[in-house]
Amino acid sequence: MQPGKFITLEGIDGAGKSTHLVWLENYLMSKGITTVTTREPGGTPLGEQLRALLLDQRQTMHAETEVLLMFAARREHLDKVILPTLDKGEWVISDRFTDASFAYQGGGRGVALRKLEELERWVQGSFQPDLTLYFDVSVELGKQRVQSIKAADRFEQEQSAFFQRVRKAYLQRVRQFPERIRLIDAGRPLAEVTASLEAIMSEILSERTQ
Ligand SMILES: Nc1ncnc2c1ncn2[C@@H]1O[C@H](COP(=O)(O)OP(=O)(O)OP(=O)(O)O)[C@@H](O)[C@H]1O
Ligand SMILES: Cc1cn([C@H]2C[C@H](O)[C@@H](COP(=O)(O)O)O2)c(=O)[nH]c1=O
Repeated sequence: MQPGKFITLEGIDGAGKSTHLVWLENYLMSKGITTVTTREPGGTPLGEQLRALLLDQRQTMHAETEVLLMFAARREHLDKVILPTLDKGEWVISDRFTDASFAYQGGGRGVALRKLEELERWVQGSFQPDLTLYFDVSVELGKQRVQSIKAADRFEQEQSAFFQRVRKAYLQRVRQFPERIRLIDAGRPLAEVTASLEAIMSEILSERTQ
């Protein structure tokens, strides 16, 4: 049995992750690969309850409470969904994972890097995604896209300066982990972004068959 792969999609709100998650699921299915799609925070019954608290506009919380809830949801997600699925040889595609905690809580809220690294080690050990697709858009474009589809949640209502810091932290992660994280310029028309994603996936699949 070939081992399953863990692919994560990252980017600021409105970058196009959810749109491409659906595309990716269909693409992998067309190649005969069984996938489970999921998201963070969330992906389990408890994780979805934590998500509702974390995204609720009326909820106030300390930045470190926010981090702890993100990692609590992640612990559950790993235990109930991610690791069992990979063990069966299936692939997992997740709309966000730990890079989001480094970008939003680290970059956006200013939580200390060493605290995030400690939680990462505690919750994941050395486990990391096999591939992370980072969809890069300007803060202005991300905001425009989100505003056109739904009311803002607790994160989406943040000011542009917050998202500038989040984007900067994501770009820092791209530089820090070039083997794992692939940057896609998601400010282009949809068909062009999808074509870039298809090129990356075709490369990954050809490595797998070699
Ligand atoms: N390249 C693109 N060009 C134009 N519109 C796009 C593009 N990518 C996504 N969109 C549109 O932008 C909106 C937001 O996209 P999507 O929901 O996929 O973003 P997201 O990254 O998942 O956002 P969030 O993190 O807030 O859930 C959708 O209406 C989607 O159709
Ligand atoms: C995993 C994770 C997520 N977030 C934030 C990022 C987004 O604003 C929301 C999730 O909403 P989406 O529409 O599903 O993208 O949660 C975060 O701040 N930290 C995290 O670790």
